[in-house]
Amino acid sequence: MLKGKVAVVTGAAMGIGQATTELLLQKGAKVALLDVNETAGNSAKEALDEEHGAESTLFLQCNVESDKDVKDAFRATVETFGGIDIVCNNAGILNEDNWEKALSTNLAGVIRVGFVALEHMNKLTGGRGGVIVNTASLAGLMPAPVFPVYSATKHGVVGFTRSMAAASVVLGYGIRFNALCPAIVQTNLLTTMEAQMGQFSTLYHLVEMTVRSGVLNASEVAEGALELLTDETKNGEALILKHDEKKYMTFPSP
Ligand SMILES: NC(=O)C1=CN([C@@H]2O[C@H](COP(=O)(O)OP(=O)(O)OC[C@H]3O[C@@H](n4cnc5c(N)ncnc54)[C@H](O)[C@@H]3O)[C@@H](O)[C@H]2O)C=CC1
Ligand SMILES: CCCCCC(=O)/C=C/[C@H]1[C@H](O)CC(=O)[C@@H]1CCCCCCC(=O)O
Repeated sequence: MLKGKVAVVTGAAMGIGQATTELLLQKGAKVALLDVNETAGNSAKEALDEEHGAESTLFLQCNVESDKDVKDAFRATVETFGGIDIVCNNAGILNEDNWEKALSTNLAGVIRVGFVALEHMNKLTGGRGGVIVNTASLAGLMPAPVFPVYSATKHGVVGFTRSMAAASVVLGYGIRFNALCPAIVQTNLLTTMEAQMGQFSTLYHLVEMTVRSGVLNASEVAEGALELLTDETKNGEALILKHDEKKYMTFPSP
């Protein structure tokens, strides 16, 4: 289904990014794994090499907070694989104490990666076009008293995604932009959630209540990403994933 396509996945060393990378490889794409964690990134690549061959992937250490890292990683991907068709703009953290870092990673990072991706993919400037899926969260569509800063960053990701989708149509970039909005997923982010909630950790029992009703696994989220990547009718959409439900957000018009 994705034979001949080249994908970039940020935050690819663990969790949702790792599961998405695996699924893209299964579907025939070549994948550049970008992650700030070099040890985890190298192990993720090694594990994939056995099944998919070393030449199907590239691990590039990249902090999405750094312009230089992101530009270098995209350039290296194009040099290795010849172009870029798919970007999973997925790296993100929870950190209510160091809220400026959360903003810098989750929102500025997604915008930075989106703009560098545009330089390479924009049909108007010689790119092949393609599709970008930004990982937001259900907390980007509803209030989350348990982590207000995280929720603000994810609302920003949804707004940026929808606006870029509209810009792409008006300006003719040939790129679709969609947002993935999962509820709680069983990953490292969940394991470390209470510690990262800072002053809101007194509300952790609300997270526990939500978790008791069921959580997603990373592979289910990867399947959602694949839908947004491959369904060419989807642009400017926010796909909500819960452990027991999948639906597209209907946004009110102003
Ligand atoms: N786990 C959950 O409940 C949910 C997670 N999400 C979002 O999904 C995305 C992935 O999260 P998970 O897989 O759960 O987390 P995770 O913690 O398992 O994996 C995140 C990956 O991103 C990398 N990363 C962190 N900061 C980075 C940076 N500055 N530059 C490059 N890489 C960086 C980490 O090294 C790690 O490999 C995040 O954007 C998160 O906000 C959305 C909804 C639910
Ligand atoms: C299974 C998801 C149900 C979502 C609806 C709901 O009951 C929301 C509850 C919030 C409660 O205040 C405590 C929470 O944790 C809920 C917000 C969950 C937002 C999902 C964010 C997941 C993430 O990005 O890590």
